[in-house]
Amino acid sequence: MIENICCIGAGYVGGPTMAVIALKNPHIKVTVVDLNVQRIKDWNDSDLHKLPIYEPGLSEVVEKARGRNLFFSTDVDKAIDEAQMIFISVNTPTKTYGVGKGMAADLKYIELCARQIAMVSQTNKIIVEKSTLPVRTAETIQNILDNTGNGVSFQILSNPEFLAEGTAIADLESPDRILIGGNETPEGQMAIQSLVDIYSSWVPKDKIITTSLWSSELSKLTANAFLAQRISSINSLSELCEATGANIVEVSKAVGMDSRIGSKFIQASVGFGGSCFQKDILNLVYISKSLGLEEVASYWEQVIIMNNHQRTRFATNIIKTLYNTVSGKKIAFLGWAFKKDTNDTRESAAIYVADQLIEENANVSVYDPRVSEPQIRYDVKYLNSRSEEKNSKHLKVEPDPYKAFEDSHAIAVLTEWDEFRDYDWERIYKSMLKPAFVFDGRNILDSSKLKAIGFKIKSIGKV
Ligand SMILES: NC(=O)c1ccc[n+]([C@@H]2O[C@H](COP(=O)([O-])OP(=O)(O)OC[C@H]3O[C@@H](n4cnc5c(N)ncnc54)[C@H](O)[C@@H]3O)[C@@H](O)[C@H]2O)c1
Ligand SMILES: O=c1ccn([C@@H]2O[C@H](COP(=O)(O)OP(=O)(O)O[C@H]3O[C@H](CO)[C@@H](O)[C@H](O)[C@H]3O)[C@@H](O)[C@H]2O)c(=O)[nH]1
Repeated sequence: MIENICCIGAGYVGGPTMAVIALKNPHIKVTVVDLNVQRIKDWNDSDLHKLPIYEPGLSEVVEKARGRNLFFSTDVDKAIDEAQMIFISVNTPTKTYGVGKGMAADLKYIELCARQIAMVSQTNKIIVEKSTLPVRTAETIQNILDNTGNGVSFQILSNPEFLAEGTAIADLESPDRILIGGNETPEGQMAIQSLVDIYSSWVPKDKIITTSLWSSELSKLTANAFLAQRISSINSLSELCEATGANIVEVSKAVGMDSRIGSKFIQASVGFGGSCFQKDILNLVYISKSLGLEEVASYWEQVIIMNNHQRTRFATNIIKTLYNTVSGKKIAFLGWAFKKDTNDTRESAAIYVADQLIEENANVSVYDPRVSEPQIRYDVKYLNSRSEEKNSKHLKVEPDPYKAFEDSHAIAVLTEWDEFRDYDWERIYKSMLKPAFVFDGRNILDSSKLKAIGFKIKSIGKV
């Protein structure tokens, strides 16, 4: 029976996932470790507002379990040594160098974990892939463990995480399914069973499915590819709606009512963001190309091409509508996070839209309820499109949204935060230059109400 778990990586997945596992299994000691000293300090902060991740419901879970059977630490070796089961939950970003640059997943952090586990371990352990990985990565991990270890035996499991940010705790508490892949050997099956037991503390048995390692690894990439494909599909049609006078909201509703299609994940937008979709699809494309499956690769690549087009199209539409120049014009951004209810900005459409507008000398003024100013500045700097001096001249971050609107030519909604709907739009209209334009990249505002006030509003997929 498992009594001691360690998780390497205290990020958006490791933190919330282990908090819920600890909450539901009070008899198991769960230690989450990370190399990032500040991150661990924030996880241990007695002020729960300072947790490194904003997720609804997360602080309540941490409050209940932390110090009882949930611990955050930078002592990676000790946690590995003591654990019977080790989750690897480190980042697997797109490679930015060398072979596979811009496409393949960078597995250097995974390999470092495997080597550290091999070096430290003195007892048999179960290693759980929690990170999203290319299919057959378990083989690589097994190789490293078997060839550099101390003669102890390791069982590798794949247990991909399906939580979405903003709803992480709800997703973890009632998941659609728990997927566990493992070896078909008796030892592999025993390892699978020990992980099934942990989830069974709160997840109904029929929602826990077990497969081979390779099916499990590939299912995670497939799920993300399908989800992102739905968004690119609807976004491609949003452009057709704008050209024909059809309305994408009506089209989504009409097609979504077909139970074979379903209504979720067909909301047109300025484009999907987040740390997963783009990275995982590029990875799928790369794997397919590497295996010589050109048609498969280009089929999935189109999902990314369409998403890039949707972001560019949104920015271009702002420029065209503002009489073909935004130079020196103030454009207020509502939202910077890649979706509501998270402080995560990775791959957020807002970054790319801002970059395109700054290139045209616009003055972008950003308000987001959860994203900090240093993060917003870092995101634009990271694209490396121009000098820092120019970026800082053209990018402002406002803690008060009404300050961002003052004397602006246009407002662009980039994130669907609920509070935006309830703003005093009469007051906003008065404070803006006229004509006052609104570009609703999330279709969340009441366009007839705004039109009645006097705004010129442009939504996605609607004329
Ligand atoms: N973010 C999500 O919503 C989500 C959901 C499902 C799956 N995933 C996958 O989970 C994995 C982690 O994603 P994330 O968003 O939590 O990433 P993250 O960047 O938030 O967290 C990863 C953490 O791992 C730490 N780390 C890296 N190497 C380490 C090492 N050798 N030792 C100790 N700590 C180390 C980093 O310091 C970082 O804090 C990725 O593979 C991702 O694709 C993410
Ligand atoms: O109809 C929709 C639904 C989503 N989005 C956008 O798509 C992006 C991704 O949203 P979402 O999938 O809700 O958040 P993530 O946290 O990126 O979660 C995805 O990526 C995770 C990491 O792999 C997976 O675990 C989740 O199952 C998967 O939903 C965001 O920019 C959303 O605004 C749309 O534009 N239209």
